[in-house]
Amino acid sequence: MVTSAVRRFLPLLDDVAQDFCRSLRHRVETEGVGETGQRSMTLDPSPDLFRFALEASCHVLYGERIGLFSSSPSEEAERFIWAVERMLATTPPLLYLPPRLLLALRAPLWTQHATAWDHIFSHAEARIQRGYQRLQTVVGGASDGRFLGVLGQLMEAGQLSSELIKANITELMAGGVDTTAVPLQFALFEMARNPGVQERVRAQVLSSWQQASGSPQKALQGAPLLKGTIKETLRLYPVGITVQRYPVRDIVLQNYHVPAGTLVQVCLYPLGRSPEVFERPERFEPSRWSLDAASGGGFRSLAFGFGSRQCVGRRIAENEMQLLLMHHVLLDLRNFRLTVSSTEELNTKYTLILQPESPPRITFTTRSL
Ligand code: HEM
Repeated sequence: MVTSAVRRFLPLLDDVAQDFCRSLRHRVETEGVGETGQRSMTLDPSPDLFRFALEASCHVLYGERIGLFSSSPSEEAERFIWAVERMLATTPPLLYLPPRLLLALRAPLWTQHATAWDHIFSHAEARIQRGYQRLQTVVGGASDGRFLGVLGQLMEAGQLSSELIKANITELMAGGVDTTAVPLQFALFEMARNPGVQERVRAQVLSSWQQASGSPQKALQGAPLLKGTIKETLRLYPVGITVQRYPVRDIVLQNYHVPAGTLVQVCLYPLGRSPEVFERPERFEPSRWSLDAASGGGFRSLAFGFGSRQCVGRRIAENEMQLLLMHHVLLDLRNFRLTVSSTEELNTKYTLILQPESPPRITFTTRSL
């Protein structure tokens, strides 16, 4: 995804990140314990992060907010969140069972999965119809430079049929929710158990923000430790634990002859934790990536894959996660300090994506600067 595209969708992500932080701060201030100005609340942030990722994806893809942070989201928004949750929860077991058998048995798992997808597709369909109407209402049928979301952009370009647009948008929607929500859990946990890192990142973000004249893009550019935090999180907790390829011709890899068509997997989890590749791999150290960039870096960061098949949502995901951390943890006059009661390693499990065995509970404390 090119820089001009990032510039266009960044404000949409920024809106959602700011709203999310406002709503969490309000919750900590009203439901938390402690004195005014230093209220704190301990919670499992995973359901909130899931809603954040869904709201952010919808805003970038459809150019519309769906209102998931409201205290009373619309019935449509609730049904949509149910459908996305069900679709994600029913996918892993279905990967190991033959679809024809499930279909013949009318297995409840299959029915739920299909119902969830039907709902997600009709949600996309409704947005596409609205998108066409919106495009017709703007001058001459063109958006006049305004960004109407990825959907609006695809419709405006007029190169794909509406069926293909629906399929692509829905694929992006499905691929972009828990893939960002879960690393955010890990990132908050690592920041919380590494207060020194948290302070260093915070100091850099504050100074970058002061020079950015309110531009989120400039603020991110001036705070490489934020990007380092995301890279470091994905080094230790890669969402997909392998990247796979089938070579189209015979190749030799480290003296092994690999015939064309053989499944070759790069195992990201052991790669990220190997002392042969990363110095002191057990340490959560975002600054290691600044040094890495200076030395060329090579293929050490492969969480989004590589080449022409690398993750198409990479720039959305990276910016979405950085903006959340920037607003959530680091900015605002009364920002949050994050802590955890135990600094023990998190156990993880792999079900389609790598996630914590049980989500970490994090203490959010508001503080004055
Ligand atoms: C931290 C977040 C994410 C990670 C770590 C991640 C990781 C990956 C990886 C490893 C691949 C395979 C790449 C390869 O084989 O070289 C992939 C593909 C893909 N991702 Fe992501 N992803 C993330 C977020 C997203 C988001 C936000 C979206 C949508 C907006 C998305 C949509 C896709 C799609 C559609 C593909 C298939 C691309 C293709 O086959 O050409 N991903 N992702």
